[in-house]
Parts: sequence; C-alpha cells; structure tokens
Amino acid sequence: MSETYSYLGPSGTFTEAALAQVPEAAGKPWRSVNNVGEALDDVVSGRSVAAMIAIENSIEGGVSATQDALASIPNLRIVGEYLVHVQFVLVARPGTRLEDVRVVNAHPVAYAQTRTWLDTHLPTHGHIPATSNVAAALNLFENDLADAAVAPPQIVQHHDFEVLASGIADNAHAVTRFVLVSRGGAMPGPTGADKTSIIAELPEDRSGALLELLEQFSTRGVNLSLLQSRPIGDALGRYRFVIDADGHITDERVADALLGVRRFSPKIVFLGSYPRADKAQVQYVPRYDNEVFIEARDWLRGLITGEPEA
Ligand SMILES: O=C(O)C(=O)C[C@]1(C(=O)O)C=C[C@@H](O)C=C1
Repeated sequence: MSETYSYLGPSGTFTEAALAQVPEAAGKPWRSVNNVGEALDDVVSGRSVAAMIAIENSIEGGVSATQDALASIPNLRIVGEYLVHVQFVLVARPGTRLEDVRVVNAHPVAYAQTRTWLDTHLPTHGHIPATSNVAAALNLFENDLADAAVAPPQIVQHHDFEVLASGIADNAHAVTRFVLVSRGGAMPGPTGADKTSIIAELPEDRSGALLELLEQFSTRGVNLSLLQSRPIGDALGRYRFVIDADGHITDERVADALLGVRRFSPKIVFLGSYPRADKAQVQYVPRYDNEVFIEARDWLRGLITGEPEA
C-alpha cells in the first residue's frame, strides 16, 4: 500500500506547511500536485495514502474547489484538520520597481486576501491566476506574462527575488484551514475535541427546509461551526450545505442528529469525524450527554419488550 502524501506544490506552499504538521507523514514520500482534483485523484486511485488540501480561509471563506470536489467524489474521509497562519509578500524579478508592475500572478485565494493592498498600490493592475502561491512566484523566472507575484514570505530564503512589498495581506492574522483527506473506512477515534463534517441537500420546494435541517442539530444540543451553501450546479437556486458540527459520530447526540438529517435530506455525504486543530474540548449541556441518550433508548426497548418499569 502507498505511503505517499499528496499536497499542492511546489515545495514552499502553505499546504506543505500544513502537511509538515502531520506526524505520520514525517519521513514518508510527499508528492507535489497542481490542484485539488489531482490531489484527491491520488487518494482515490491509491497512488497516495492521503492528501492535504485547503478548505477554508478566514478572509476568503470556503475554498469552493475543495468543497465541490468533496461533495461529488464518493468514499473520501477527512481524517485531520490543520491551521496555518498565512502572510504574503509581493515579489518580482531582480531589478523590478513597484511602478513597473502591470500584471500580478497570484493564486485566486491569495489574490482575494491581498486585494485591498493591490487595489490601493497598483490600481490598474491585471491579474493572472496561478496554481499555487509558490508557482506564482516561480512563473516569473519561466516567462514574462506577469511582472510580480503574490507569494509566501519564506520564498526569498530559497530564490533570488526582489521584494517589492511585505505584509500585503488585508488582514495580518489570516488563517487557512487545511484538511487531510484519506479513503473511506479510515476514521480517527473520538478525543472529546472533534468535528464532524457533512454535505447535505434539502428536500425541494418545502418551506422551512433549511430550518428543519438546522433543527436536527439544535434539538440534540450540537453546535455548528460552519454552515455554507454551494450551488449544486444543475439549476439556478439549488444549493447543498456544507456543515461542520462539534463532536464525533460516536457521540450519541451527533449520531442522533445525523440520523435525523439522513431521514430528511435527499442526499447526505458524510465527510468524516476527526480531531479539531485547536484541540478545544466540545462544550454541551448535560442533558445531551451520551448516558441520557442510552438511558432513553433502554427505556424504549424495555417498553417494547415488556420489561417491568424500574
Ligand atoms: O498552499 C498554498 O500555498 C496555496 O497556494 C494554496 C492556498 C489555497 O489553496 O487556498 C492556501 C493558502 C492560502 O490561503 C492561499 C492559497
């Protein structure tokens, strides 16, 4: 079985920094890929044991390519979550001045996080998208399609770039959330500080369907940390919902909520239960404790089997 880990390269990306946080990946082969689809294809085909992919940025929101791929490729599991503080510099070929810059090469998510700075300092610039932040910078040495690139600050440690500006991110505290994705079957055990991710569709033409979806969680005391709609893509006005819920599928309240969603949603994709990156213990009120669900089930079973009530 493959021991390779796939990540968005080339070496030096934030995705690589996220993979460096995975103890099991240390000393194993790492494969640099060009996009999320290629990374997930490595996992599906068995070429890699897992892939690290960006799923959300604190400024730009959900990475739609990732969310859509996870919604449509069956049998994948998120097995871990990792956070990376992202910062950006504007680099160029040696000798370039800021006033020479007409076209900027940048990964779309990085571009969205540096827009205010770029619009202020280069109000007439054009933008060419790159496959990653590091690729954006290295492209400057490959061709002259762009004059500058948005790149991670560490890039200058390995390459001879002119740094035109530092700290160009719109928010100095931006964080990108990454997930490690493996094939179905893999599931880390509960730690008390877990997250469960699903993608669910709503029954069509039913008023209050979104409220009904949310009620499945609220009536079991399950907090949601992410709720995002993505177009299904087959018609205008049709959406699926990407949901992160606090807790592990083996927590009774989470399992019960998922059963509720399953009964009501025409399509639900279970993406996995995995430890939270921030290791924050899940908070819930005692009436949603495992024991309360178990006691209620035992009571019901007793009623059905005719056991005398205690
Ligand atoms: O990993 C990288 O460095 C990337 O270029 C990718 C990526 C992304 O896919 O969202 C990762 C983090 C940054 O927020 C911007 C871009």
